[in-house]
Amino acid sequence: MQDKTVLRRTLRRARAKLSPAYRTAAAARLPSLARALIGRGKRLGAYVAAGSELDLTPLMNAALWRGARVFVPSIPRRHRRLWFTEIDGRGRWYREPRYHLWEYHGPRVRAESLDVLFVPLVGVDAHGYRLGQGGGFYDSSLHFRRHRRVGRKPLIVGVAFDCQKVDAVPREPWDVRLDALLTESGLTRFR
Ligand SMILES: Nc1nc2c(c(=O)[nH]1)N(C=O)[C@@H](CNc1ccc(C(=O)N[C@@H](CCC(=O)O)C(=O)O)cc1)CN2
Ligand SMILES: Nc1ncnc2c1ncn2[C@@H]1O[C@H](COP(=O)(O)OP(=O)(O)OP(=O)(O)O)[C@@H](O)[C@H]1O
Repeated sequence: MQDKTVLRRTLRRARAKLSPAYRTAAAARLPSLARALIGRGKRLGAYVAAGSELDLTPLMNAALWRGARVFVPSIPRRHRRLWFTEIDGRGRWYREPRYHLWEYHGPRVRAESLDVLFVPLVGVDAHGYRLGQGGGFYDSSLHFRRHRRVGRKPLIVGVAFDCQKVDAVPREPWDVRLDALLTESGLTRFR
């Protein structure tokens, strides 16, 4: 547990050191790198970046422009399974009181009904293990994917800067592996 706290701090610091110009350029590259995943009719789970996280706004814009449907997470009142709300212009934005993240109010679905889920992370290793912010929200929301079957939705795609890659992330019994990783240098599949 101590490991994880130290690793989170180190990686958050590295991420926070990236210049504004670097972050903007990185975010702008994501739509073309993820092009194959964001086509018309796709149901995409994204996130509203906070702090030094990689900004998904350009990716969400490109996806909406191409006719995909974009959903953002909202933290449940109880337990840890996230809801996902479609940004459809009929709802409204608000700040979630606990973590001050932006969320969208409207009809919501679970991760199971998405085609692709872009997941924020603090650290990631070469096997697709992910270190999150410690809330356990994504692991709980994706628990149904623990016993992976090929072709089972959604495709779980971690999103991070290259500087968030590490040799090994501490593994927990409840960890759900990523299917792919999207960084400013490309989209890679884990096997
Ligand atoms: N942009 C974004 N939205 C997201 C997430 C995320 O990581 N990024 N989440 C992903 O789950 C969920 C929110 N989860 C969160 C979990 C913890 C903290 C947090 O601030 N934690 C404390 C203590 C963490 C620790 O003990 O290390 C902190 O950072 O000070 C914030 C959000 C849903 N929405
Ligand atoms: N499937 C699950 N069922 C019950 N508890 C869970 C589950 N997944 C995670 N948790 C709980 O969540 C807590 C945080 O887990 P962990 O440190 O792995 O989070 P994380 O992966 O960093 O966060 P997140 O998934 O929100 O990005 C753990 O203490 C664990 O008890």
